[in-house]
Amino acid sequence: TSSTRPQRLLRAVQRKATKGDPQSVISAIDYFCRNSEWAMNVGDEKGPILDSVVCEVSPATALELGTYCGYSSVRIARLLPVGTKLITLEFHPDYACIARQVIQHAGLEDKIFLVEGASGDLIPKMADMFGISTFDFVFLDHWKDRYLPDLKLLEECQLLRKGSVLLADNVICPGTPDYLEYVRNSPRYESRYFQSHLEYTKVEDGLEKSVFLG
Ligand SMILES: O=C(NC/C=C/[C@H]1O[C@@H](Sc2ccncc2)[C@H](O)[C@@H]1O)c1cc([N+](=O)[O-])cc(O)c1O
Ligand SMILES: [Mg+2]
Repeated sequence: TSSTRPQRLLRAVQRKATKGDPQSVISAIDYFCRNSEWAMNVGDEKGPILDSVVCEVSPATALELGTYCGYSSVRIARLLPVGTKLITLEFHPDYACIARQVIQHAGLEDKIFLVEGASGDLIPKMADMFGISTFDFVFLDHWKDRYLPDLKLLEECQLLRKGSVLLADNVICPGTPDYLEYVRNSPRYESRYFQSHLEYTKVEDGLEKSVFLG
């Protein structure tokens, strides 16, 4: 029976990456995507930009929208200090299953809480589910037409505080025009574009970093 691309990506991690070594998991996925099959991971060019923002914010509580195979969950969680956590939301059960195994191979299962469901349903439950009040950092990488509605939901649920940092993938390709217009024109955000390329390609893409001003 045929396998799926996420299953083949997981197999590459299990074969090539060292258990408990997040960097080797990241490298194994990037190698697979460059040499075998493209996959929609933030990748090895935008990834270091994500890393630098995570290090700068050093979040006590972080949220990721769109886990997919867990590549960016591993990138983020490997940089989080002890006692902090990444909550990542994934809609597709098959992707969630793969991501859990990738996260486990990296040895980061104690720092990452993967919740299955739609961000629109789960965001209002975050405070109660995890006993948090606000997120210091949010990485948006799920359905592109959900970036703006979910940002507004985070505002309505008072899950952002003065200084919360949002980092959005794919603001050029595939593109999130309504989100970009909102964060760049709203007086409540200080926004900056990090130009890069679509993962594993020469196509332009980039990350938008937006600081909530309260
Ligand atoms: O479409 C893209 N990403 C959508 C990602 C979606 C991921 O998030 C959930 S949706 C969800 C999760 C949680 N809550 C609600 C929905 C999906 O099951 C998938 O795991 C994309 C596409 C390209 N590309 O080049 O075409 C490049 C990229 O970097 C991309 O991120
Ligand atoms: Mg993406």
